[in-house]
Amino acid sequence: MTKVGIVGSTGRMGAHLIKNVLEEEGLELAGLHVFDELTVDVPAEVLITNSMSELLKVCDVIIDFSAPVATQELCEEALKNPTALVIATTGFTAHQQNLMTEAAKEMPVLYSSNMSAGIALLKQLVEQVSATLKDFDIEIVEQHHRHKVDAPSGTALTLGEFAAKGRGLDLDTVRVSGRDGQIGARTKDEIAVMALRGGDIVGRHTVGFYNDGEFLELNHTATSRETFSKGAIRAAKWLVDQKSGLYSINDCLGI
Ligand SMILES: NC(=O)C1=CN([C@@H]2O[C@H](COP(=O)(O)OP(=O)(O)OC[C@H]3O[C@@H](n4cnc5c(N)ncnc54)[C@H](OP(=O)(O)O)[C@@H]3O)[C@@H](O)[C@H]2O)C=CC1
Ligand SMILES: O=C(O)C1=N[C@H](C(=O)O)C[C@H](O)C1
Repeated sequence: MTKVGIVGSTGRMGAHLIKNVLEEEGLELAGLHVFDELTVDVPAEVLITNSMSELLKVCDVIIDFSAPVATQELCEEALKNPTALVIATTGFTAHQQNLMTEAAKEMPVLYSSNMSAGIALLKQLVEQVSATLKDFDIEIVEQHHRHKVDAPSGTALTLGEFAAKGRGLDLDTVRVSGRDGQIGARTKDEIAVMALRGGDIVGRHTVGFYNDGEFLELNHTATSRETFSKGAIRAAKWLVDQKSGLYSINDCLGI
């Protein structure tokens, strides 16, 4: 049995993960990191703790859907007690991202801003289309529920990175995050990444390629959070058998 710990267990994703881990064959729910208070029932033997180090002691793999500061603490503590980490949180600073890279030198770490199989494939398609339709303008729009705190979504930024990569560009230098007022005409290389928020939208990403006379839009819509929790569980089962390194969901899916 693989012992699983969850960071962010009281969140929207945490609720699905607890249920899905308890249902999954070959996995044992060993511990939950709880920042405040747990409101769902779990078996008595599950460790419930606000200490990352205590959680790490009882787990073979940790799945993290939380907040950047919590993931930072997780990586810092995991460097003292290396454990496989599946990281799904988004909205990291450069420092927090570097910390994840450092952790991956000591343990297997799988980081993906989106745990769905559809987005794993879409990243590759976006890079291919970007490289092939070189004259087309690229624009990215994401839509999420009203509670999401980071923008644009981690997935939209990842898709932007793949789009930029297809053209040999760096997203940080070509990204536009808003347009308002007399801003002038669109420049050739810019890639806008725009965020819309409302209602209960689980996650919707559209990468558009626009030219004179035609346009192509690639869209992915997640209709259930179980897509992400089950994707993360598949990743955890795969990751426990890997050596130290930084992996993505594409490595786990073999695509
Ligand atoms: N990669 C993917 O496929 C996906 C990634 N995500 C990402 O996962 C993250 C969580 O999403 P979601 O569940 O909707 O968010 P929620 O806000 O519902 O949950 C966040 C969780 O993190 C906990 N938390 C917040 N701050 C801290 C802290 N300082 N220390 C410890 N725990 C903390 C919260 O605890 P408390 O309740 O006590 O505040 C809560 O359990 C987001 O970054 C989101 O973008 C979401 C879906 C898919
Ligand atoms: O916060 C969410 O809900 C989601 N976050 C991820 C992101 O920021 O890309 C993935 C998914 O779209 C849902």
